Amino acid sequence: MSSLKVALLGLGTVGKGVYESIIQTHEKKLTEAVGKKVEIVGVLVKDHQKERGIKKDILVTTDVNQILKLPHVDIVFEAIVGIEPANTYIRQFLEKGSHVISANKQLLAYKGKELAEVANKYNRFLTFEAAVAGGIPLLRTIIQLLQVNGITKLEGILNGTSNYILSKMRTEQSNFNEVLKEAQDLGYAEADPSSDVLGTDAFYKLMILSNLIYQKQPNWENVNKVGVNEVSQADILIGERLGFRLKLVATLQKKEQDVLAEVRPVFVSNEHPLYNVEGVDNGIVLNTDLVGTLLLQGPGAGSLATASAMIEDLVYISQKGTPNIQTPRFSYNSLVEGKEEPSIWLTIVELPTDELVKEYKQYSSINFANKDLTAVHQEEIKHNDGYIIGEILVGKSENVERFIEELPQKIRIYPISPKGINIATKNVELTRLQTTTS
Ligand SMILES: NC(=O)C1=CN([C@@H]2O[C@H](COP(=O)(O)OP(=O)(O)OC[C@H]3O[C@@H](n4cnc5c(N)ncnc54)[C@H](OP(=O)(O)O)[C@@H]3O)[C@@H](O)[C@H]2O)C=CC1
Ligand SMILES: N[C@@H](CC=O)C(=O)O
Repeated sequence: MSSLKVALLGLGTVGKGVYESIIQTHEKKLTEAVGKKVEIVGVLVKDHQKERGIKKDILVTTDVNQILKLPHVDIVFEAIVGIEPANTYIRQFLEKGSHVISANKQLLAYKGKELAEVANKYNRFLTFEAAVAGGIPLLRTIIQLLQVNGITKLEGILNGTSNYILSKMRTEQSNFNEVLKEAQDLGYAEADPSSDVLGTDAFYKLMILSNLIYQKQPNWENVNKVGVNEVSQADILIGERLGFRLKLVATLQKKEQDVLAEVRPVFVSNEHPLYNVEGVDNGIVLNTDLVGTLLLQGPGAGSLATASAMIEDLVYISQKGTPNIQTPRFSYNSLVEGKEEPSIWLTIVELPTDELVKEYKQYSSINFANKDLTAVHQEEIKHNDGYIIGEILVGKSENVERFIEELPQKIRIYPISPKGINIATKNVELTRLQTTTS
């Protein structure tokens, strides 16, 4: 029986998961699905000294030319880090006639369109299900199963590490840096974890989705990108009191000819589909004009979850044979705008003394009125020898920004997702305001 020959570029968290799935855990099923044995013929790494525990007959090298020189490689898995040399390698393998499966979101956010053109030119597949939302079958759902549905808005938790951190800070009152270290040990975080906690990783994924859904990206400089690095235990505590959970939410929406995108921590209530997306899970809410609202949820990072997406790409490519590059995604051209939603905010300030609490309250209530903001609800907690005050405000974002600038205290501000805002007891007033502003 002939075999399907594959090479792995990178044998870290992701590459190892792919290796083990092919060689060990899913060998039999994969052979059945593909119709022949999948044979790993080469592995590219950076450091030749590391002990890999790889089968002796597989070429392991630090020189990509050794793999390029192999007589035939059907499919290449790219799971290295950063734009270069991955970009060059992918081009070389596509030109040589290999299909490519990549998990590299940074590269795909920057160069995805160009690389897709190279793949089209050589009539090869370039697939990257693993690059967005780890193991969740999201991209092919959008490409294949939502062809006629116009996507009016996408809201997603797209970074497993941040979600893991926020979940643990809430459920176990864990310290930010300790949970980040855990996420690194579990293989969730990037080689440079600042990309996870500053929102950059979620941003790259959002830009890939923008290319896919709207066939263009917004100007990167216009995208507001805030990570979870400044979130404090106090924010999570106030949110919980009010029935909200803090999530790093990436949003994508079309407005006239523009694509609006944002990544930032947002409070969601228990009626929001992302409320129960916890731990390393990602969740993507797709609002569409035909099926309605969909939630896709599952593991967003880690060795096996990511390997799963790459292995399923392999099966897809091998079953499909050649790409049908002439078929566009139909709904590219049938974009529908989502409706504008009211701006509701939660401001949080930490104050050490009774005196400062009093001062803040006087100052802020005058300022709310001046800045055309309505304070709907105030929550005050005595905590760790001080006070935390949370205010739910309704008003335009520029007014909120002006308000914060003028306050003497350091204040943190988060949007509250208007979806499902009418949480039980305290927010009768808020519901009324929501109805009048929308
Ligand atoms: N971890 C995850 O959950 C997910 C990661 N990704 C993406 O997958 C890719 C890989 O991530 P991950 O496995 O976590 O990263 P790791 O750091 O664990 O592994 C990277 C691998 O790539 C190799 N490598 C790095 N640079 C080069 C180079 N210049 N030439 C040859 N080999 C190189 C390393 O070699 P050596 O072993 O010698 O150091 C290592 O084997 C990244 O793009 C990441 O963003 C995507 C989805 C999920
Ligand atoms: N570091 C990423 C890995 C998957 O893309 C994450 O935490 O989501």
